Amino acid sequence: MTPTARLQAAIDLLAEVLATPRPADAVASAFFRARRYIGAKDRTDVAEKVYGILRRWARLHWWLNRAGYGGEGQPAVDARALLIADELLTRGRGAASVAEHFNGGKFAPMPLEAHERALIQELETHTLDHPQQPDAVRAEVPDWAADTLRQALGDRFVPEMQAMLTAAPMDLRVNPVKGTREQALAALAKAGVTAEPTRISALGIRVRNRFPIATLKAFQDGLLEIQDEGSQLVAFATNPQPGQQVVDFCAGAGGKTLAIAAMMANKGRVVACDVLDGRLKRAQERFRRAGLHNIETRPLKSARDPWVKRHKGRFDRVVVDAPCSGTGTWRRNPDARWRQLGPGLSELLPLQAEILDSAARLVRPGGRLVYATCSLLPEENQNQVTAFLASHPDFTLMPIQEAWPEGMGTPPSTGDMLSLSPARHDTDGFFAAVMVRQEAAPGAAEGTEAADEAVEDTAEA
Ligand SMILES: C[S@@+](CC[C@H](N)C(=O)[O-])C[C@H]1O[C@@H](n2cnc3c(N)ncnc32)[C@H](O)[C@@H]1O
Repeated sequence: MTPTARLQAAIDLLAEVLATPRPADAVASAFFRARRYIGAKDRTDVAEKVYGILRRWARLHWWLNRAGYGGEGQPAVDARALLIADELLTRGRGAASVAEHFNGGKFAPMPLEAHERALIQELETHTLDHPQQPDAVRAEVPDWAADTLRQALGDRFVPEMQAMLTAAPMDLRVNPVKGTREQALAALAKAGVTAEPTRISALGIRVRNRFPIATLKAFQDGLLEIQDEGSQLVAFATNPQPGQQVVDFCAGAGGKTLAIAAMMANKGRVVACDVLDGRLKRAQERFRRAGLHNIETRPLKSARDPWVKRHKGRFDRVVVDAPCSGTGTWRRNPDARWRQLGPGLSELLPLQAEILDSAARLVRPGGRLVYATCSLLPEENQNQVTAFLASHPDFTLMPIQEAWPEGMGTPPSTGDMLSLSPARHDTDGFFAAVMVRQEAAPGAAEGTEAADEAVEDTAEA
């Protein structure tokens, strides 16, 4: 592809991302699947242009607004305007070079309109960052999350948000049912993949060069899974034992279920639940590939599905990897901060509390409840745990160091709860807290159960 054709392909892809209410990575996969003629190098270049723009979104919009775009009666901030601004402000292209590509030729962008020519003149001598940009713009944080993140992170606000702007690494987890990390590293080296052990996870591998991992035999044979190091550590916090009964209440496509079932060495039972049956079906394929036979799937109608009531107090471990704002995954999904594709905080906070409250009933006395999110927001994390503990006196917080499995290294020191972030741990942002259900006195247990039944009967009515 010529540079001009790549530019047009990037405009097409970005326009499709802007017009489609789906995550950018799903739109990009479909885009390239429908254009198999675009070779690997061109695909990388086009995707990098578009992802770069998603990472520089607030600053590019700041410049475009200043140049008279996006207001009432003004030209819209569309894919062409964003590409033009990015070429000039970030990639240091001169006005003449940018204008040259917009020539209306075969596979080239249409010729520039008058307002686009004016935009090029206006931006020509500038670069992306400007001292007048507010810090939320400089740090690429949307208004809805800026205040709470600033408050929660204090001095770390800008460095954490800047770390969120870097591209996420590709992490793999070794499946101990199939082999060791040494064997996996050797298989990767043989295939020409540059990789090294992760810093914290004892089962993790960080890949340093771009590689289609799914084409590797070690992946197809189930020795390797793609999983961020932070997500691996959340699974470790569960510390499941072989032979135990475990529920992964929000299993989704099974990322943590796989790690948990493998830590149990295929012994015992893991029930993977979710309200989205399609996700569980996709997870089943992964379970098969990993050679795990100790997992069953259980679609739920809602958090208060009658299955929960029927299985009260039966499980050693219950994991609630709750639906959340996903603020911890912004470096992996840079568009997520700007395009609210799922429910907002006003819906998520009560849903998280409800899921936690309902799933807690499954925990046996002496068993553990693990609450996790991929969020950096205290409302979704520490505050949910504090509120839960206040209304469930039969549960107490177990310090993460105490909950950690032997032989799996030590958890990063972030207090009693696990709180991972890109700037401090070079993982995605993850949170996990472990709570233990006390071996309650019979009278107290009856009281709690009666209260549970009352809540449940009201919810089911
Ligand atoms: C953060 S994702 C889970 C990711 C998954 N554990 C992993 O490691 O790959 C949250 C999941 O919660 C599910 N969910 C949403 N509402 C739920 C509910 N009321 N009960 C159970 N699961 C729910 C969503 O469908 C979604 O798959």
